[in-house]
Amino acid sequence: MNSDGPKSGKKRREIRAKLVKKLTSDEDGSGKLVKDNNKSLKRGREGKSDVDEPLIKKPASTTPLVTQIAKTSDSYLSKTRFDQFPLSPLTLKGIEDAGFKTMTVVQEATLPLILQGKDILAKAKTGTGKTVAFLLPSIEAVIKAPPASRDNRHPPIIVLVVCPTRELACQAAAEANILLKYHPSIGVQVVIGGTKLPTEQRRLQKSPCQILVATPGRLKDHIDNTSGFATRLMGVKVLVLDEADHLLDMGFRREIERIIAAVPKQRQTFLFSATVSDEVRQICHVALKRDHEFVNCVQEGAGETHQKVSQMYMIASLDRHFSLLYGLLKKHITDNVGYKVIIFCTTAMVTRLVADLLGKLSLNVREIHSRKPQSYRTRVSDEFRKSKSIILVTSDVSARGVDYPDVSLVVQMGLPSDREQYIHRLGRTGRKGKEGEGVLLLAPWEEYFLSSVKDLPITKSSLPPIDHEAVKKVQKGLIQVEMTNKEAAYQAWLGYYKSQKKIARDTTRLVELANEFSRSMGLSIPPAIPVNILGKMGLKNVPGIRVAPGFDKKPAKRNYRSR
Ligand SMILES: Nc1ncnc2c1ncn2[C@@H]1O[C@H](COP(=O)(O)OP(=O)(O)OP(=O)(O)O)[C@@H](O)[C@H]1O
Repeated sequence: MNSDGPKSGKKRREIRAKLVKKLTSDEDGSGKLVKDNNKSLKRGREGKSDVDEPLIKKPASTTPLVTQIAKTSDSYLSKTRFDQFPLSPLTLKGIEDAGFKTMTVVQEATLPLILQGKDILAKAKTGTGKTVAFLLPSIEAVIKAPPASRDNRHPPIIVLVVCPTRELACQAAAEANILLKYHPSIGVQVVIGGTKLPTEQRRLQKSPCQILVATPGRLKDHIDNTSGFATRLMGVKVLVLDEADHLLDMGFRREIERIIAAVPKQRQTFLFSATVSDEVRQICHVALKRDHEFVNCVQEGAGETHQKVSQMYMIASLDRHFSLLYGLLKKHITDNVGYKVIIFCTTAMVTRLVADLLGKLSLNVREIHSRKPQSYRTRVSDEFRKSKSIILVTSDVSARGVDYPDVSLVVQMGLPSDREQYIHRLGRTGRKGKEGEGVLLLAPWEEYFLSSVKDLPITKSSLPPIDHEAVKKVQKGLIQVEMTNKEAAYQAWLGYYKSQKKIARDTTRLVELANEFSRSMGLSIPPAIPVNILGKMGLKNVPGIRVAPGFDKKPAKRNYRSR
């Protein structure tokens, strides 16, 4: 066992990055990370599931929801030490090695309640240590669970953590492995899809684990198709729904219902989120005990974002967006030696276009979106985490939970899907009490979005005078961008804004705006769109649209709204 003393934040991040990489890149995902627990496994108790209960109920007005407002100082760290709580000495050793000195505010607020056996709904700002907050008591629950016998064919899973994305699941599992450094008999595994189901099934069989971190879709697949898996879930004592609101707005409600039905009623449940929507409150009524506590570490309004992150918005016609972005980046790079920028775009294909353009402008740029294979996403994510002087162009797959240190600027191009998404994207900077900057770049007809964030400290920035040199460079760069990227971006752009009710109401206007976007890419004649896609979008015969005849098969692969 290695005991090389307390780790610096950098060292810890490096270890975690390695673990994340390993968790996603291993063919069978097992590697050496998943500890072989066969020696200490025993049959879990057969709990009763709440399968026959109606799962989603309207919030019952009689159900108490105890609200606890935790300290809301701007510092994310509290003065409380971990050893002030009854945590096992080996866990405390792991925490020390991880380099954590005092608890974060959300950890301090939730741990005592969880150790008392309470269910909790916790709301805390982005980047304030929610993962450790639910992992620590989860580890303690495993330690307290009776050891499983060696000959148990279906060793129980004690802790089930559900995360909305593969990246977050791997990140949580990697963080768990850091905290488990001195608990060699406790195993962690991830089931996240991206690999074939049988590969994961073999891994689950070969290296049993007490802590399972999963994305909802793949977890449901295992419940339905993996022999003995449902029995193993009957051992669950702790269920964690991480980024609960995102789980729901990604459309995982049915999967969540199924998961809740598959674990015993007698359990502790934690819901963690940076934002708490009405839907989350509804899930609380199903997932949490009636006497659960709501731990709110966030003041409404301005308190939802970090004071140290300056927020600005710019309103400019679409034809100026690319050159404004370029100017913004050039200035930021000059002013910040070790700059690290994230640019959020509306869809995967617009992301690819912007990344392509910035590459042509000789900026050090990487891209992440749903159209890239998982192994590529993991590699780029790892590189961005470790690097300085780098720009990541991404879709919303990187909006939530992903922990990149030292991001100096977040740019959001075009309409964020809603207020919550704006807050989560902005939350990629200003993590762990650091400073940061956020810029939202909108067209005049997108200005209505600002009413949903008017309580946040976001101020209008005047537009810089037109930099003709920059404009010329951008135009040249756009000429070099591949035509297929422009075509796909145009189609994706239309798909995205078609889903925005306010804009899509008038389809003729929508197409006019799309054609404006086309011109901003240097295409005076907009790309033609396959007739079947137009049919799906409800845009057939809209003036201004160009139809690609006899193109029915090929574009079926193109999901015009994918992130
Ligand atoms: N007590 C602590 N002291 C110092 N650093 C900590 C502590 N607890 C967690 N961290 C570190 O803080 C960083 C942010 O934590 P984490 O990613 O869990 O934030 P989060 O609140 O889940 O953010 P998001 O809402 O964006 O998902 C991580 O690098 C984590 O290792």
